[in-house]
Amino acid sequence: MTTILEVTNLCKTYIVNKSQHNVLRNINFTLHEGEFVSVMGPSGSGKSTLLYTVSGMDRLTAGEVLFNRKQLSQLSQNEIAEVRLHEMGFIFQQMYMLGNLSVYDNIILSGYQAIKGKGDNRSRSDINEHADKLMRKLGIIEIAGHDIAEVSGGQLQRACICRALINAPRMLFADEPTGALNSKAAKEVMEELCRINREGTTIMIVTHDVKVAAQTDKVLYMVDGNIQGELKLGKFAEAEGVRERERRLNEWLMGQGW
Ligand SMILES: Nc1ncnc2c1ncn2[C@@H]1O[C@H](COP(=O)(O)OP(=O)(O)OP(=O)(O)O)[C@@H](O)[C@H]1O
Repeated sequence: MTTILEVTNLCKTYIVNKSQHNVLRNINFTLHEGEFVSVMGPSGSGKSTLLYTVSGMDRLTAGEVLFNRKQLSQLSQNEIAEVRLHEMGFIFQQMYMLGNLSVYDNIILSGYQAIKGKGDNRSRSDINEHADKLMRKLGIIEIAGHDIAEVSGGQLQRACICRALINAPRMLFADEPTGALNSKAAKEVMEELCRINREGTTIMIVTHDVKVAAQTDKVLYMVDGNIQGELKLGKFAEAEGVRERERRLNEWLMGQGW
C-alpha cells in the first residue's frame, strides 16, 4: 500500500491576546492511497484545524506533514499552492463559489489556472470536456449555465465536488460536506464521495454525522487537539447496508465520550 499522507508529531498553536492556544498537540497518523477517512469529535476539538494544516492551507507550528513524498513545511508558499492546485481537491465551507460566475465557470476556473503552469499538458477544451463529464456524472449538467444564487444547496455542493475534482487530485479534503444539506441531498453527496473513492481518490472528511462516517473506512476521534481513538470499519460495500456499521460506530463513539 502506498502512503499518501504521513503526519508526525503535528502541533498547531494560535496566539490569541498574547496567550498560547495549543489547538493540535502531537498528532500522528498515516493514510494510504485509496483510503476514505473521517474525523469526528466534539466542537472545538481541532478537526477543521487538522484538515487545514495537513492540506497546506494553514502553516503548522511543529512536526511534519509528508504529502505524496513532499514535506509541506519545507515548501515555499508558491510550491504549496502548486501542490494544492494539482494534487489536492477541497470542499471547504469558506471556499465559496464566485457569485458573478456561472456554475460551469466556477468549475473550470481552477482547471484553467492549472494549465497555465508547467507539467499540465491539458488544453482548455480538455478541461471543458472534463467539467462536462463531471457535471453529467453528478447530475448537475442542466444547471451549468445558472448563477450560483439560483441553485439548491445540494446542487451547489455537487458543483463544489466537480470543482474539487477538475484537476483529478490524488486526495480530496472535505469539511462537513453534508453539514448544510437535507437528508436526501446529504445521501446523494455521500454516494458521490463513495464512488469517487472507489475510483481511487483518497478522501479525508470532517463530519458530525454518524451516517456519513459509517460509510468511511476509518474514523479518527479527536478530543482536545489529540486523536483519542481510531476505529477501522473497512471498505463500505453498498450491498452490505450501513445499519450494522452505524451500530458499531455508535457503540464505539459512546465509549469515546461522544
Ligand atoms: N485562526 C484561529 N485563531 C485562533 N484560534 C483558532 C483559530 N482557528 C481555530 N481556532 C480555535 O481552535 C480550536 C479548534 O477549532 P476547530 O475549528 O479546528 O475545531 P472543530 O473541532 O473543527 O470544531 P467544530 O466541530 O465546531 O467545527 C477552537 O478553540 C477554535 O476557537
